[in-house]
Amino acid sequence: MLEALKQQVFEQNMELPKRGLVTYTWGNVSGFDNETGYFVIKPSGIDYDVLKPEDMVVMDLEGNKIEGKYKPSSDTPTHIELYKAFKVGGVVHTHSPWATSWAQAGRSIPCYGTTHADYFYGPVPCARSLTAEEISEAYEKNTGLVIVETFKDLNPDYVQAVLCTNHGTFTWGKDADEAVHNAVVLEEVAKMACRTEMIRPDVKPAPDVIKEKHFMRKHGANAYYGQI
Ligand SMILES: O=C(CO)[C@@H](O)[C@@H](O)COP(=O)(O)O
Repeated sequence: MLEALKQQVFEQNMELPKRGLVTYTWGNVSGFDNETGYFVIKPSGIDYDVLKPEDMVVMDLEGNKIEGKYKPSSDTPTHIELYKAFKVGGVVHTHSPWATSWAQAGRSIPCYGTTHADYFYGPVPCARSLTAEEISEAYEKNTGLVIVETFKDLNPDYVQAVLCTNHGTFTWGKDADEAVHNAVVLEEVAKMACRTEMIRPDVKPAPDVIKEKHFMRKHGANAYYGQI
């Protein structure tokens, strides 16, 4: 079942090593099907070199495996919490090196320019550390819950990315393609922000008017960027 979605999720998983966002098996992509309420996700620990569309695993939002010969990604409970809370169509997890460096430092990525503001309406937040109990029990589900907690005053449609302290990144979007696109952008923005602070340690975030103009010209009700 869901053969077209399996193909799409497979192709988007393959984008991660192609774009330099994962080393070995350090990441995964999933995509949601609105008709069935199921989602398709990469199997855990299967190398990208041997991954096939038919290896994708079909899951429901209760964490039951619907179809697939492999165990799903170990991050499946995190994907589930993001699907439930944000109602998105695709989720990506990576340990992409520049963004993960910010995550390991426990720092949100400030908006330093229009590249960032074109995609993310304000800083990309860094979620708080999980407590020892949250790590010991239901770690991956708690990772999702802490991301959701991070967005209690943020619109997940306006900032489709998060850093997890001591861990890595999650991005999302209307489908798996957009979630991967956001993961690629996040990595570039993280790299530029790091270099910006190296060149000028006392640099300030871009003015709010830049954030407003650049995000809304691509995403707002009056968006005009491209062939709209
Ligand atoms: O975050 C981690 C490891 O720190 C995992 O998400 C990553 O290795 C991918 O795991 P899966 O192979 O998808 O189970």
